[in-house]
Amino acid sequence: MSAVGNGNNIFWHNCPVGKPEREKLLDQKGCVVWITGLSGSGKSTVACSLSRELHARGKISYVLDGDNLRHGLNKNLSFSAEDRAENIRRVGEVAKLFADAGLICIASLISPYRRDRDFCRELLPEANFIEVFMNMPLELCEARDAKGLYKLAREGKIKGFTGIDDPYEPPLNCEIELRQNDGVCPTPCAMAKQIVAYLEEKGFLEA
Ligand SMILES: Nc1ncnc2c1ncn2[C@@H]1O[C@H](COP(=O)(O)OS(=O)(=O)O)[C@@H](OP(=O)(O)O)[C@H]1O
Ligand SMILES: Nc1ncnc2c1ncn2[C@@H]1O[C@H](COP(=O)(O)OP(=O)(O)O)[C@@H](O)[C@H]1O
Repeated sequence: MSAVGNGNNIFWHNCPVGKPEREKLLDQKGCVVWITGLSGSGKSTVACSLSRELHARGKISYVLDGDNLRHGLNKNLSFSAEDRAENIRRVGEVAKLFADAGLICIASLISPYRRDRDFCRELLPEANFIEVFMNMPLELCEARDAKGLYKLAREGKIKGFTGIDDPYEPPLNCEIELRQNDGVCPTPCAMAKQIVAYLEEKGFLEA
């Protein structure tokens, strides 16, 4: 046992079955695929498509979706900058646990602040945090408006809506950028396959 933390008598207990042992059983490497982008950019759709692609290849993943987590773990959080930071911090910590369990954890959250995403990156060993930027124009996201939230935001009925009257800071050095080609958005399946190709190339789909 070793003492950690800030001197509050907290100790770390090591277990003999660790990440490498679990990864060997699963024949994959645990990591976090962090999908960031505007509301309506297609994060949840790509996350689910990626999970399906991996499942078809016999690889275990788990999706942590921002909207879904706000029904439970994060139900006490608002959309203020402070609460968004706490939202991302919690999900980053949970994602780290899933990756430690040997799973490919797919986190899909707006995560609008660079600093918050970088915090999550720092939680993981280098290269195990794969940031995917859904680089879709606001006009496209707003035209989709699957939940009618952009309309409410434009009418001033929702305050602090990302992209309208709240900031979104695009990544500066993401691992994967998904964007339109000649004004056409690739299919969710094509984008998922692009992420799978990256994971394969980096060796995450084998022990
Ligand atoms: N003010 C405001 N700004 C942005 N989004 C809002 C807001 N109010 C509600 N929603 C809905 O909440 C979903 C985003 O939750 P996240 O946890 O991903 O947001 S964040 O990362 O904490 O910024 C987001 O879901 P997605 O559309 O899937 O991104 C919206 O449905
Ligand atoms: N690649 C795509 N091409 C066309 N429509 C898409 C694509 N990805 C998502 N959509 C549609 O856009 C809307 C928003 O997608 P969603 O995955 O919910 O975005 P987010 O999770 O970023 O809010 C949904 O109606 C979805 O069906």
